Amino acid sequence: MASTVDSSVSDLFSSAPALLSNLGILSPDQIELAKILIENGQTHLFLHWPELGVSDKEKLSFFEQIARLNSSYPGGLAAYIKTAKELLADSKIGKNPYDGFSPSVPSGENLTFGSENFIEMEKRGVIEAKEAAFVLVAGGLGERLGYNGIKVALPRETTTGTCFLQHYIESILALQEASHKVASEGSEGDIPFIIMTSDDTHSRTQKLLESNSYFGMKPTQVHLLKQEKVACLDDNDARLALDPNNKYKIQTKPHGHGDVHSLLYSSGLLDKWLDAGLKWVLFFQDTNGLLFNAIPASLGVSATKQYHVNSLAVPRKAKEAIGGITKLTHDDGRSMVINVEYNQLDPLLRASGFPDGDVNCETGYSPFPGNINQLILELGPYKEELQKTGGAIKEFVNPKYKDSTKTSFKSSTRLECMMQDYPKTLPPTARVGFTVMDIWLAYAPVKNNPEDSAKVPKGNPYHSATSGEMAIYRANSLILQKAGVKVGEPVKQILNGQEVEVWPRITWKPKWGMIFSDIKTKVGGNSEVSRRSTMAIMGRNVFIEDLSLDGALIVESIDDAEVKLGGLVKNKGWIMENVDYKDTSVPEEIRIRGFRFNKVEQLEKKFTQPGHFTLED
Ligand SMILES: O=c1ccn([C@@H]2O[C@H](COP(=O)(O)OP(=O)(O)O[C@H]3OC[C@@H](O)[C@H](O)[C@H]3O)[C@@H](O)[C@H]2O)c(=O)[nH]1
Ligand SMILES: [Mg+2]
Repeated sequence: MASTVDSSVSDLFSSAPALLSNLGILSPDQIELAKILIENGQTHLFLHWPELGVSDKEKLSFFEQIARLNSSYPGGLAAYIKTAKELLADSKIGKNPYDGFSPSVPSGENLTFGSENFIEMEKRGVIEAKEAAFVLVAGGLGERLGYNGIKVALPRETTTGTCFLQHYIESILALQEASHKVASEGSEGDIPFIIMTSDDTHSRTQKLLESNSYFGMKPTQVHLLKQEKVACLDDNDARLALDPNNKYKIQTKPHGHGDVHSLLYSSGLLDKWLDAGLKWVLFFQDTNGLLFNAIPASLGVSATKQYHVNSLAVPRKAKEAIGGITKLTHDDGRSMVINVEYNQLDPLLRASGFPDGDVNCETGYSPFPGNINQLILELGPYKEELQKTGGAIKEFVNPKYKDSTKTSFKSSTRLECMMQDYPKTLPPTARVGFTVMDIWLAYAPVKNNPEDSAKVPKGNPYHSATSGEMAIYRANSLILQKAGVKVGEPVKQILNGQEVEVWPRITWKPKWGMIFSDIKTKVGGNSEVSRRSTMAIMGRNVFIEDLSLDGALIVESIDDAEVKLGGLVKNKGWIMENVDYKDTSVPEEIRIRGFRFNKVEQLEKKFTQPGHFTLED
């Protein structure tokens, strides 16, 4: 066999005789891949290979995987292994990734819900929205939550049961419509919606969309981009890890949400969007049910301040698992405003003159605003930057060492990257800013399982399915309150071991009210909603006027029906019953919340004909 291969190749492969003896089954492309592996210290992958004719199919499928790993990484496997060696060496000597930089608290835009500035920014944001594209990163497994399905299929709240994905789509559609309405002329384009998936989430995301007619979006408006996993590493020499169950397979793990940039770049979508006159790309994560409360105003801030990068932030509790937005100033004078991830903030602070590390200041919060990973990028400069980098994002490695010699790992590791690290390569002229909003308005992710949530230090947010749903009722209650409705005060309750505020269960469709000034036009007279009430508004032209609600009211209407909700509505309502998360007789998506509704009695109205209606109709 070896005689058909030129001598430089047989020299190169002399360290891997088992490979050499199998060259006959490999195509020229596969031999090239084999060269890359051998040149980059991966001889061990072939040590166990049997002679030609034995397990040949497995050997070929091994190279199919190698080809995929090589083509899905910018610069290929050689680049991956080279970077891995460098980062692992840095990690071994404990090199501080922020060496030479001193952290300080940056200043950004602060928005208070309902203020004049907030209302102006929201209106501006609606105007800009028709030039926006939305990108949802949803490739993560959600290991901390431990839910069996995909996270975007979870109900955002269980009063209507609307899942996160449906809510996101309906919010984008509502913004699109509102934006077209205020547009002076032309520009009736659809807002593109991109979802980054992975092998863990792709088919289930696709199925969720297809079986629900894309929740009202045009299928052509939605694009799924699947990220590939990257090779795992067994040791400090960046030797690729073989799958413990299949020695013809490299073990792989997710590379992180930073992949979204290279995927967008290589998809060709950015050019298409530029040609279509788009200006903004908005990135967001899988389970923040409050996010769209913050989108219009922050987009308004991006436009007014002409930010190339605008990150959304909320006040952060010390040690909370959200990154801190930090100003980093280098000894040589350069500086940047960037997210420092939650596991790195404390060591960075301790190493640079803050001996107490990540602690709250006199406000009761960390002085560093908390990153909610909602990024608004200006498309033009974004595209230019990606053209230089190919979409590659600065990576990191986080091996768990067996002992202090740092010579071996507890389990294989891999390189990772984060989407919020995008600004790290930007020139100093780039306009990078951030916008801080109220937590109650903007951030309530569902990330933690009930058991871990119950252990969260008192006063820190739970980030659980329970707190995520309660936050929606609280936000909607507060918004209606600020619009003039008398809303019953919340009660404290313990659900799945977490103390939460339970507000009236108020929820509405995005098209009912995207921005505060719209919502105010839908609310009039003297209205009140008692603390034990449930109210779901599923229609556009529904007006709350002199309503007194004590019980449950569910209203659904078509756009051409104008419905007035008024008068006294009193019934037994929906009662919240405790459910234990360990009670497997209850569906998982319910029991992780710690409660379910006993729908005892409600007034339920559906208006399916055009016209003017009241609750008596
Ligand atoms: O490989 C991946 C990993 C994650 N993701 C997605 O990225 C999003 C965030 O993932 P995680 O929930 O694991 O992120 P984390 O909670 O660890 O931190 C993230 O959110 C909170 C912020 O303060 C942090 O700065 C940010 O990194 C999810 O929507 C997830 O689906 C991917 O799309 N691909
Ligand atoms: Mg994570």
